[in-house]
Amino acid sequence: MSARASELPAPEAVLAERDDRRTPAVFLDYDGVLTPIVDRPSDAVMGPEMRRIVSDLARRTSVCVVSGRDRAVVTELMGLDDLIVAGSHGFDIHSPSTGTITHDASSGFEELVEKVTAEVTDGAAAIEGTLVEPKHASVALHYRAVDPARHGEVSDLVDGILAAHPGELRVTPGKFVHEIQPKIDWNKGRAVEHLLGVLDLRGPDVLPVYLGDDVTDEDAFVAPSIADGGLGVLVIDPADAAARETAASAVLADVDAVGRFLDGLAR
Ligand SMILES: O=P(O)(O)OC[C@H]1O[C@H](O[C@H]2O[C@H](CO)[C@@H](O)[C@H](O)[C@H]2O)[C@H](O)[C@@H](O)[C@@H]1O
Repeated sequence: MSARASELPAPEAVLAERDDRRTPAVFLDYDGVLTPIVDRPSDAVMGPEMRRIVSDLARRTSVCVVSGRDRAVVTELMGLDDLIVAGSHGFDIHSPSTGTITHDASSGFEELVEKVTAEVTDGAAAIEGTLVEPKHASVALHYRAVDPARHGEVSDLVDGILAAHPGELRVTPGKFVHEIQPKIDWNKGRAVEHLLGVLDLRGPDVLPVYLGDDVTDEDAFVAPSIADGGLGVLVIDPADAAARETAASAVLADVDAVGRFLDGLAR
């Protein structure tokens, strides 16, 4: 079910209203949730206070990070290496205690991603301000620093690459980024459902919670465990909330509000 973000309550209010005493299993998106959005992806380093909050929460309950970033990159930006991380939009899942967590879409796309990454890199070289971010299972073409008059060229490049690989790729829009991925039935929502099963977190005493800010996070908000009895939390600037339809059931305004919410969870 979809709602206007500006009409959604805070997650603390949702849990109080439900009188929900279940133990949360927490799934966290990274950019825009654990760190504010910044101009350069490499500058989005998690701050010490959020690091403390996430570490403390992980001592109290299950915490997994589900990011569009490459797994190694998000792990380094967090400065935490003891969390389960599903990188590359949930394709690449790793647990510090058990190693790689495989799933239906774990492999088979490497050659395609390598080829497409090279094509994106070649094409982007002609458009000033673009930034190509290669990942394990996708490639991100950032255009935040591109002159708006040239945004059409960026879209044309993406369309051309899609046309050169009929039926093989999909593109997900993000915040000044085109995420080009293999067209496989896998996403952040599938990753959340998979992790709940693998980690034995299904049951009447568990409250699955997902926090995210971007378009790709909507796949997690509609995942059955989050949408039906769980809690999906959209992080969005109140100034943008009236224009955003979402499947989340609660909202937080920014990274500081995320910190306060996580700090109060599972106590
Ligand atoms: O799923 P996430 O962990 O939220 O990652 C989504 C994408 O985040 C990054 O890009 C976005 O954040 C950057 C830093 O704030 C910003 O400069 C960029 O414009 C945003 O699109 C990351 O670089 C991507 O790989 C992620 O897919």
